[in-house]
Amino acid sequence: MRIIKAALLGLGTVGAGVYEVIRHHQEQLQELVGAEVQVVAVLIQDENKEREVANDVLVTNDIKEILAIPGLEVIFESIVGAEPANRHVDEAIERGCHIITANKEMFAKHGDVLLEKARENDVQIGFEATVAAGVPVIRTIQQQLQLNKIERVQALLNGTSNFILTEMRQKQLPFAEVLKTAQSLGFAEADPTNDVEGIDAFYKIMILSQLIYGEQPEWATVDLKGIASVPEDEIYHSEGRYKHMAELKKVGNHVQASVQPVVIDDQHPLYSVEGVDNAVVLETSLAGTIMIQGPGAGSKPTASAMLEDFIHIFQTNKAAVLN
Ligand SMILES: NC(=O)C1=CN([C@@H]2O[C@H](COP(=O)(O)OP(=O)(O)OC[C@H]3O[C@@H](n4cnc5c(N)ncnc54)[C@H](OP(=O)(O)O)[C@@H]3O)[C@@H](O)[C@H]2O)C=CC1
Ligand SMILES: N[C@@H](CC=O)C(=O)O
Repeated sequence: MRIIKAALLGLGTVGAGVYEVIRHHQEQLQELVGAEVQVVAVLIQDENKEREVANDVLVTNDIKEILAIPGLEVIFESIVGAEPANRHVDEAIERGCHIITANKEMFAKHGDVLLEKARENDVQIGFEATVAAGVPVIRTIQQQLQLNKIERVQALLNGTSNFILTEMRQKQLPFAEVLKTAQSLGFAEADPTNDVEGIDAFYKIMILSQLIYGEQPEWATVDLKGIASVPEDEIYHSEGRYKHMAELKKVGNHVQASVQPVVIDDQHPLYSVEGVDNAVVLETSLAGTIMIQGPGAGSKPTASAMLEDFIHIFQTNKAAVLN
């Protein structure tokens, strides 16, 4: 049977999830893409950490060793921050690898250039996991709303923020305690600043803006606030519910976005979206208002989005070969 050689960049919450899902779904993957999926290498930072990977997997902090592997076909990228992820992905594309990424900071900053480069090199980039983790927002927009105009987006895009707001309100717990729980569950980033300051949701709405309108607003024009700015008392006692809302719309020729905590009442579609769930409300020209909801953070949901991207890429390629 044909073998697809894959490398993982990052073996943290997300990377380890991808590794496990590949290991435990080998038979189904073989049926779906007509090949055995072999993880041959993993890029990490700290060589002294214990890793639960098979002995024949190359574990290294040197990207050159990975990109030199003959026949490497796909990279699952889940490291942190724009660099060096962008450089690694750029080089992997030049070497003819397909890319599947969960790294929203990298993709919000460099996604348009990387997509262009991927087209030139005849490879694909899957980025479903960059927005709302397990919720299939990207492919819904790409494939199911091509004729529709998307007039407005309202979304909860940070699982950590929604989890914290929900737990604080329901259990009257302090912010710091719930944040710790969100970290221990793998929802919050190792450095949770981007989660609680709204920057993580900002990157995600920028990715949606690029996808929907082909452009992003000037970053400096976006109203950006995180949940850390909301006094605890207001979260406990407000009438209505605090939600961390990202909004996007086109006004004339300009794309406008905002990312901020708001109080909504029970008439709002996002009112009942609780815990780590994310949701995206799309106001469309033909289909009306559509809402997609599901787990917005965590190891399995994110790995799920990445593996679905993988299947999509390799099924397309399989069809091309067969035809
Ligand atoms: N956690 C989640 O629910 C989700 C996360 N994401 C995104 O996925 C990415 C990974 O998140 P997560 O798994 O939670 O993060 P973790 O901090 O758990 O893991 C990060 C991994 O990347 C490695 N790494 C970090 N920097 C470098 C570097 N410069 N070179 C090589 N390896 C590096 C780390 O190495 P080492 O093990 O040696 O420390 C670690 O294995 C992030 O971009 C995040 O925003 C997206 C969707 C959901
Ligand atoms: N830290 C992020 C993880 C997923 O993107 C979040 O909480 O949403």
